[in-house]
This record gives sequence, structure tokens and C-alpha cells, in this order.
Amino acid sequence: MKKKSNLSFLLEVSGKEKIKLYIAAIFSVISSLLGIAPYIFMYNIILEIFKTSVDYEKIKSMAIIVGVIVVARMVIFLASGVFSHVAAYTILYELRMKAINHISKLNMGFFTGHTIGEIKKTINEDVEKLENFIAHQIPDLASAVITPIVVITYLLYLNWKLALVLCIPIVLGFILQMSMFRGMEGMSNQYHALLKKLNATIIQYINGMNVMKAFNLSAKSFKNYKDTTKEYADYWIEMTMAYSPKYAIFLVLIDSGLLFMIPIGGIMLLNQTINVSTYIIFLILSSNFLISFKQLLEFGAQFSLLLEGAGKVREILKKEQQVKGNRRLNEKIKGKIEFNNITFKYDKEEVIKNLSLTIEPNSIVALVGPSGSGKTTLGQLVGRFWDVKEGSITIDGINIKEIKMEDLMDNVSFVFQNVFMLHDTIAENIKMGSNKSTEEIIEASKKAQIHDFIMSLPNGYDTLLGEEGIKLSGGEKQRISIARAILKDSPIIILDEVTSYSDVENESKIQQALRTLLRGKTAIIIAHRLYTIKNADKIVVLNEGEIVEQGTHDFLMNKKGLYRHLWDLYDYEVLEVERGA
Ligand SMILES: Nc1ncnc2c1ncn2[C@@H]1O[C@H](COP(=O)(O)OP(=O)(O)OP(=O)(O)O)[C@@H](O)[C@H]1O
Repeated sequence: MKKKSNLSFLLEVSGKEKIKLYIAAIFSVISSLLGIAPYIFMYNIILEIFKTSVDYEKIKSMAIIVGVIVVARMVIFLASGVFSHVAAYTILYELRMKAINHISKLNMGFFTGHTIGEIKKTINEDVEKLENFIAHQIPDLASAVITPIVVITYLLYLNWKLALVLCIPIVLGFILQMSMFRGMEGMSNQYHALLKKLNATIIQYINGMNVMKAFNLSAKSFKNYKDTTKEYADYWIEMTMAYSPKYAIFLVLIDSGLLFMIPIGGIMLLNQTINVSTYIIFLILSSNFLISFKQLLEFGAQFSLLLEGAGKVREILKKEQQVKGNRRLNEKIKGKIEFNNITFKYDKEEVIKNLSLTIEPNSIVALVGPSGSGKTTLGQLVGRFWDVKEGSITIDGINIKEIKMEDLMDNVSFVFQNVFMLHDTIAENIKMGSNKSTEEIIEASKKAQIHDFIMSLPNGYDTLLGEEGIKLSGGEKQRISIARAILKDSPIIILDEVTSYSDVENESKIQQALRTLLRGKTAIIIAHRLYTIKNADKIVVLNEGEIVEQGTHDFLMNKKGLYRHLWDLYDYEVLEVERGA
């Protein structure tokens, strides 16, 4: 069912190109039928040569016709290729545009994590693979279907009994292949599961190489890789052993069509049920029929694989698009954020449960809680990285789903650990497409404690970042992202606090930069280091997606609940580190 819908999806996307595909398929069928014609003429020429009085004029005209057919076949084959290739590249373009258009309307959260690599692979490689299917396989498939039908119809017309003889091994082979497919389903599922495991192990082995080395786990990781590879190889052997005999019988059966034909046709010839010319035509066309038929069965086996790219694009297109807001935020907003009974889940499990929270304008709220309690998720929900299905989030009383996305982004800044750097100059990386002046960029960089570092570079603010440019340390990247946020000057800041600093100097600079950034703003700090948020206006303690406590540091310490417990753990860890040092 999946195969069929992938094909119909592809045809649906083909739009106007469909007609070109049909023309390519028709030309391919004609060219393949023309491929049979010379054999028939050759047979007639041989018959003529063996006659007592040879008609050379007839042979000459037949030879000319063969020449014309060969040239015509070439031209038609070429035309089929041109049509199918033009259609293929147009369809590939349409598919890519459809996917990109859809992606641009998805929630930002879609782009977090590993999905970026997968999207790139789908749009680049998986879609490209369809070129082969559309430009080559569709015309070939058409001729593989039509040619055997035309040939067998003609043979049935010539002598239906002998034509049925040709069908016996094919029917047997077909039954055998059906039984093979049925048995293979379970094995093929296991094979795909193993392939997935192998891919994951390879990625983990390569990506985690540095960590493995640092923890002296290389040998263990390599063993894991080796075991999975061996398991995969063993399974291949098992599958081959199970199906090779059946497949071999199937191939022999298909090829044995002629073996049935020659003796039975011979007997019929001796009985004078058929004449010699019918017998020879049968011999010539049978092999042609069998070749096309075998080609058709091979297509069947590869079909789902060939259409994989279309399936991947369909998966992207199935992702729900973001609800578009149209409300403009013209006047400067105050920055009051309210979460009203929100419940949110990524997949099945709720990670935020019926949560309500009000964040007053110009106040700093820190989110704390055990790992996985939902701190990052809550912060990201304000920027519509994902949309809540139940409840609502408002800014100054307006549901964020109603606000125009550009306006929401103008009013909310994110300072995350994972800082993305454009392959551009430092100035552009701070400006991020805005029309701020150089003076303003320098001012923001000074406040972000990164100006002196930038000035120490040979090209200052014009220094290139990225692949061919200079590389920045984690702390420097963090300060550039703070400079971006200072320059943007949005009333709301969502800050994912850094978990570790490269050195003390970096840490104190970042803390100072953050103090400047947060002055007069509404801020949500996703806190990992408790001592940095002691002075927050409100500390919200999350546990399993629910608020379990909220208040100031002193209030919560006295309450002796989860917050106090987290501090005890934190103090203990710090003490341990100091002891270690
Ligand atoms: N993109 C995602 N897709 C699916 N599940 C996710 C995704 N991001 C987070 N989760 C899950 O949601 C839950 C809350 O995660 P979240 O990152 O919000 O917690 P956190 O409190 O910020 O954790 P930490 O302190 O470790 O960063 C976790 O169970 C996590 O596994």
C-alpha cells in the first residue's frame, strides 16, 4: 500500500510534467517493440535465401526497412530519454521547492537537534535518487510491462496452444516468487532493524570518538561496532542461505520457457499442427518475451527502494505547519508573560502538565529543577519553537499564536548555549541582518565584554567567522550572542544559562555582560548553576513538568522543599569538586 501511495504522490507532484512522462513511456514501448521487428525481418530474409529462386530485390527492400527501423528506434529511444529527463529534473525541482516551502512554515523546534542533517539528506540525496527512477525506470518499466503483453498476445494469436506452453514455467515461477515474498516480509523487517542498528553504531563510533578516547572507552566502543557489523553480516548470510535456492529455481524456471517450447513445438511441427515459420517466430519471440518478463519481476523487487526519496519528502510534508499569526505589535510592549494552564508533549508523554505562571514585566524569573523537568521546553514555548495544544501563552495579554512571527521574534531574544555563527564577519554576526550602525555594534560589544577581544583580531569587526574564518571559544561565542541580544534590545529575554565556563576570566566577563543585558528586561533564565540565580525576582521550581514551588531564594530555602534539596546537592557537588582540586 505504501509503495502505491508513494507512486501516486510522485505522480501528483508531477503536475504538468506527467504528460511528458506518458510520452516518454509510450516512446519507450514503441522503441522496445521496434527492437523485435528486425528479428522478424531477419527471419524472413533467411527464409528468402533458402528459397530455390532467391528474390534479391525483396531481400534488399527488407534490409532497407530494417535499417530504417534501427534508425527510427534510435531516434524514438533518444526522444523518450529527453522527455523523461526534462520531466525528472522539473519534478525534482518541484519536490525540493514543496519540501522547502513546507519546512519554512514549521515550528522552529523542528530544526533543533539531529533533524537538520536528516532534512539536508532528504532534500539533497534522497530526492536526487528519484532522478534515476523518473528518468530511467519509468520508461523502462512501461516497456517491461507492455512488451511481454504485446508479444504474448501475438503468440496466442499465432498458436494459442504453443503460447500457453511458454506460460507454464512463468506461472510456476510466479507462484514460487509469491511464496518467497511472503516468507521474506518478516526477514526483511529484521534486516531493516539490523541496518538501522548498524548505522546508529557507526555514527556513535565516529561521532563519539573523542569522548571515547577521553574516557578510554575506545576498545569497548570498537567491540560494539565489530559485534554489530558481524551480526549484520551473519544475517545477510542466513538470508542468502534461506532464499538463494528458491531464487535459483525461480530464475531457472523463467529461463526454461525455451526448454519447454523447443521439444513441444518440435512435436507439433512433426504432427504438422504448426508450420516451420510459426515455429521459428515462436523461438525468436519467446526469448524476447522472457527477457522483458524477467526485467519486470526485478522491478517489482526494487520498487519500494526506488521510491524511497518520495516517501521521505512525504514524511516532511506530513509535519503539521505552524498556525500563522497576523497581529502586529506596533507599540512597545511591556513584556508581561502568562502561561495559562498549558499542557505540552513532544510525542506521547506530557512534559509540561497543566502549568500556570505569570511573569511580571521587568522581572527576572529563574527556572530550576532536575534534568528533564521541562525548563528548556518552557523557555522555548515562549518563542513558539513548538505550539501548545492545551492552554495558552500570552504576552501583554495577547496569545502568542495570534502575533505575527516577525513581531514576536523582534520582541523576544534567545541566548542559548548552542550559538549559531553565520559564515560572515563578526560585525554581521552581531548585526544579524538589522540596519544598526557600526557605533551601535561597538557599543553592544563593549557591553557584552567582547569588544577588546574583537579588536585584538587582525581584521577587527571584519574578521570572518566559520569554516574558512577564525574559530571562537565557547565563551567568546556566548559573548557574541549576548552582544546580538543587547543590540536587538528586545523587552523579553530567554536565557539558557551556560553549564560550564572555559575559565574564570570568561565566566566573570559573561556574568557582567548578562547583568547589562538583563537590566530593565523581562527575563526567563533556564538555570543550571544555582548560585547565579540567587537574586532572581522569582525562582520557579519545576519537577516532571509541574511547578512544585515558587518564590524568592530566601523564601524557598526556608521552605525546605525541592529547592533546598537541590542546593544541598549542589553544595555537595561543589565541595566534591573543590576536594578533587
Ligand atoms: N525535541 C524533543 N523531542 C522529544 N522530546 C524532547 C525534546 N526535547 C526535550 N524532550 C524531552 O522533554 C523532557 C523535558 O526536557 P527539557 O529539555 O525541557 O528539560 P530540562 O529541564 O531543560 O532538562 P536539562 O536541565 O537536562 O536541560 C525530557 O524528558 C526530554 O527528554
